[in-house]
Amino acid sequence: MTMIDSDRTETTDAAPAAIYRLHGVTRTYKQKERIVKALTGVDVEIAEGEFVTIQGPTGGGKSTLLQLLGALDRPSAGSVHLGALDISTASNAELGRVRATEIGFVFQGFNLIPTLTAAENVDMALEPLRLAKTERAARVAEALEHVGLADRADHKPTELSGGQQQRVAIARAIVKRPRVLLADEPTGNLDESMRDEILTLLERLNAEGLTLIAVTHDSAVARRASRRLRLEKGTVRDITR
Ligand SMILES: Nc1ncnc2c1ncn2[C@@H]1O[C@H](COP(=O)(O)OP(=O)(O)OP(=O)(O)O)[C@@H](O)[C@H]1O
Repeated sequence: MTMIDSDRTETTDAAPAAIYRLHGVTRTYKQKERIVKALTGVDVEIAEGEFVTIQGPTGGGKSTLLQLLGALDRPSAGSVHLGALDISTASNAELGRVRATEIGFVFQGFNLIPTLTAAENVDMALEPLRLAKTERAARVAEALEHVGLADRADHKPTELSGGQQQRVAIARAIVKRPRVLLADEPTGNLDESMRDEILTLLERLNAEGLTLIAVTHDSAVARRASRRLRLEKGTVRDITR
């Protein structure tokens, strides 16, 4: 079983297509009277199927970059292409559509709704897709099975371990069959054994073709990546060895 929709790959060439192309990306914020440059002239391409980590000191621009990749924000200058879509000029409706269909998000704090079961949490991500009820239920069951939690579908988050909660969050992210999974410190709240469990799952999804981009302070995560980027003072360096 695969959760990844490989039909969406844009070329049939042997070299993987770029999923993201960032050119001259600058993002400034206004802090009272001060202008803060969170990103300055970032040029980077990420190929379909890569596992990329983004490391760097606090305030270096990692969250800002992740928000641009996630179509949650637009750059102040430059372009951010996700496939054919330029996020810098796309309408709010287009950004909403791309977030709902093509981008899965995973966060450090899991961000599950405590009053809902695992299945209901996963189902939330399908809300915007307007699928038939039976298709929706099948997709939720498939996603939970894919992360090894078929037997926990009716459990609330408080009845699950941290690692299991993060697996529910990953099921919620992949149930829409996204092109890319963006993760913000996915192992940040987990002890070592749960961290390994989540890393193994993320690696498996990546091996199935899902592009994976993770902001992390955890060198164990970065060691598993195919490409490592470092963001410092708003500029990106490739530190893959
Ligand atoms: N909404 C905002 N308004 C004003 N300034 C912001 C905003 N978001 C980020 N910044 C500033 O932009 C810079 C980059 O912040 P960003 O959060 O992207 O860094 P980071 O690398 O993710 O840091 P951390 O590791 O602490 O999360 C910082 O100087 C920060 O203060």
